[in-house]
Amino acid sequence: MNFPTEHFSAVLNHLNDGVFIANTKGVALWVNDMSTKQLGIDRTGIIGKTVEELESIGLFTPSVTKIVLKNRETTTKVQTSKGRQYLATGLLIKLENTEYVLVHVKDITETVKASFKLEKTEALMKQYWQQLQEMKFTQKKENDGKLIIGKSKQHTEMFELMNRVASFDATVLLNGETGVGKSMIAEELHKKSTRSDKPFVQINCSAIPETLMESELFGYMKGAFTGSNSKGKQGLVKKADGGTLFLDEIGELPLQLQPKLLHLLQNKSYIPIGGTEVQKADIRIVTATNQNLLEMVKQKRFREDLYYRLNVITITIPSLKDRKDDILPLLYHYLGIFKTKYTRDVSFSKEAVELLQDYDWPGNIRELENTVERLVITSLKNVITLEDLPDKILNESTTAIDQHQQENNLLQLKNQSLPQYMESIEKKLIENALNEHGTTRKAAKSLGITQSSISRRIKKYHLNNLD
Ligand SMILES: Nc1ncnc2c1ncn2[C@@H]1O[C@H](COP(=O)(O)OP(=O)(O)OP(=O)(O)O)[C@@H](O)[C@H]1O
Repeated sequence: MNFPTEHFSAVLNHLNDGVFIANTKGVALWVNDMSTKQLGIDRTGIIGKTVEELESIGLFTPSVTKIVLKNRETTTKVQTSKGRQYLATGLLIKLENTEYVLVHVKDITETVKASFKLEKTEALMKQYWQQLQEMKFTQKKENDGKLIIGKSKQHTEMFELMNRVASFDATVLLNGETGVGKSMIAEELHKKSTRSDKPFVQINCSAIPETLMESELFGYMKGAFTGSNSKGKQGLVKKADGGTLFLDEIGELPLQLQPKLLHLLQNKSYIPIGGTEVQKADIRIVTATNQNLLEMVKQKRFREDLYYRLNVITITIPSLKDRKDDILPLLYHYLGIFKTKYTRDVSFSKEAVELLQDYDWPGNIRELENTVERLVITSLKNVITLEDLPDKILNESTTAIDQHQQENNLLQLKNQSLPQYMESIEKKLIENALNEHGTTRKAAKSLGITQSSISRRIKKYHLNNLD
């Protein structure tokens, strides 16, 4: 039983892929139905045309037939035609001593789209994962109780530097006014370092009497001196082993102790008081100061060699007055904390916020934090208004309070009768114009009234006649 030859073309017309047959001169001889659909043109526009002609009218590019004829080998190319993409495979076939080029064209537009979609989905998943990590990290910080707030350029730059140096074991010196967050950043440096699972030990050099400082830092052996603990005492250097030792207010470290700290930094070792054996110390040292250490070096109040050892990396934490953009987020951050702590439902009035933003905060974030705490506790109503603010903030303010006073003045005027109110406005306008222009003629002109008219009013309101 034979399959009728004439049925072959009908079968090829049922294919979902295009079939394109050309002779060795590149002239199109036969195409199936799908090929006409793919090219968007009927057979009469294809048959008898060379592939160059078809290519030149933009039916496809590049022509696989041309490449097959040139290289005489099977070739596969991605073609584009009418905004869709095709995978075209061309090959030479020989039938009864005549060569033809047969091109099989598969529409891959949807496959490509799907793979793009997959790529996009993968990118999105990556993005979501990162967001999730960030959220987890924020959550962790919140659980730790302290969130580092700041969105200003100055804060961000400082924070980025801190992130960059955190993983290096270098000594870091934190510089900044009191209350800017030096201790907070020191702890963050530790949390982001490779030592994070080891202790973070902090000591404020100004808070410990000079005589006790050495034993606090380095500890002592039993019986080291009269009155000492009979078992001896472990120093903070030992307690910080493997972790970070943060020396706050390093400028206050007694001069006679500075060589011992220098030795510790250089040799990673020390000898406790009354001891004979050298102890190893695997610690990273972070220090902080609000003093000008270089100036102290010049005045011989701080050792120069120690200064350079401590100052390998300096991170300067900007004062709040130099990063005003952080005030608002900090205000609301601490408002939220103290509202919860004292179970008080209070908010800031617009004027109070303006004034708080205007203020210079010499005590920086510590002062802001304390101020918000006091306001939450002491405000009589649910809204913190100008009246609630401390005098030093009210006195320093410029813009917001002036505006508030103007509003108050207006309110006072509103308690007068209409003629009285109009007269006081008239008087004020004339006064301003006289002050600004210096002569009644010019003042009258600026107000759009005659000179005799302004003179009459000057007399009426007992104003100083400048002429
Ligand atoms: N960026 C910040 N976001 C939120 N709170 C902050 C920030 N910086 C500092 N604080 C808070 O301000 C207070 C003072 O910070 P910190 O003690 O770290 O300042 P300091 O510079 O070490 O001060 P000092 O020089 O007096 O030792 C702390 O309660 C701290 O939690």
